[in-house]
Amino acid sequence: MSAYVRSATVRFGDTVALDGVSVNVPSGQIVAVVGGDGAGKSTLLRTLAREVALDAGTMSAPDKSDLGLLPAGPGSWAALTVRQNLEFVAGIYGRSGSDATARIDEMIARAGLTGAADRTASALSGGMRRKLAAAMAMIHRPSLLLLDEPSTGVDPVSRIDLWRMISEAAADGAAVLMSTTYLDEAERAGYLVVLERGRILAQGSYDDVHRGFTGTITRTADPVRPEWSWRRGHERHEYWPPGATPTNSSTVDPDLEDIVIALSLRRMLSTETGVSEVAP
Ligand SMILES: Nc1ncnc2c1ncn2[C@@H]1O[C@H](COP(=O)(O)OP(=O)(O)OP(=O)(O)O)[C@@H](O)[C@H]1O
Repeated sequence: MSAYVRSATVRFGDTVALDGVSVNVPSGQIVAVVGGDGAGKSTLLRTLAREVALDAGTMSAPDKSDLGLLPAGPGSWAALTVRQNLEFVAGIYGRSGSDATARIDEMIARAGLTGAADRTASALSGGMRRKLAAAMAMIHRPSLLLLDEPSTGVDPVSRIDLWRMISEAAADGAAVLMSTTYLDEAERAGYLVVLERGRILAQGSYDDVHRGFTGTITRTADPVRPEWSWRRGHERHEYWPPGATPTNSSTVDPDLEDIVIALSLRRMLSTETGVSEVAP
């Protein structure tokens, strides 16, 4: 079963956390939502999890018994062992007996936690704990999986385990919506949603987002317009709007990080402070 929000708006007092957002999450697909702090990523996930109500727009999602949520917090009980955490969640979903035990063993193995099954969650590393939380969200094979920054604080090796778990859930038919701040990782998702202060700046496959990006990015030690530049490694990248002729150094093929930063700057500087996008 797929899930969607259409023209979704969510307000918290004066803050518009989602502002007319439309996103489809088809079954079998991994949709990655990216964006900076406060972009609205958690609110989008929590809306589909029915934890946050829409102020306007519509949504469709399976009911709570058929969705799995990995929240932004720890996502497991510190005093319970890995196995007890999984048994507890399986019990909440009415799973027991040998099928449940087999599923728990399977998820412990998929999470690379076989050797840690009897350790309390409090004794796990941050990355192991995140994998446990992901396994807990998936234990009942939900048709919608909502993962809020599953890989934050997870080392590169454990991130491979996590991605395998997420890919397997999608291959089993789950619709997966995950948020991430790791843009290199987001490029691996089949579909991307770039959020910035509650609005969608771009969405589509990585190729769509890349192709749809208009403007030029240059690599420079000395940006002509510093407010339109950002640090990348030892150098700076600078954004030039469509039609502008960059007056400094070489053009780069933008990656997702460049595109997200350029789109965010474009929105922030041109729509909110009135700074002209037009190059000198
Ligand atoms: N319960 C709440 N009460 C008041 N404001 C909230 C609440 N939840 C979110 N917000 C505000 O809504 C906006 C979007 O927050 P959200 O947590 O969805 O962003 P995010 O992209 O997940 O950011 P982060 O990565 O920092 O968690 C922010 O300005 C945030 O302060």
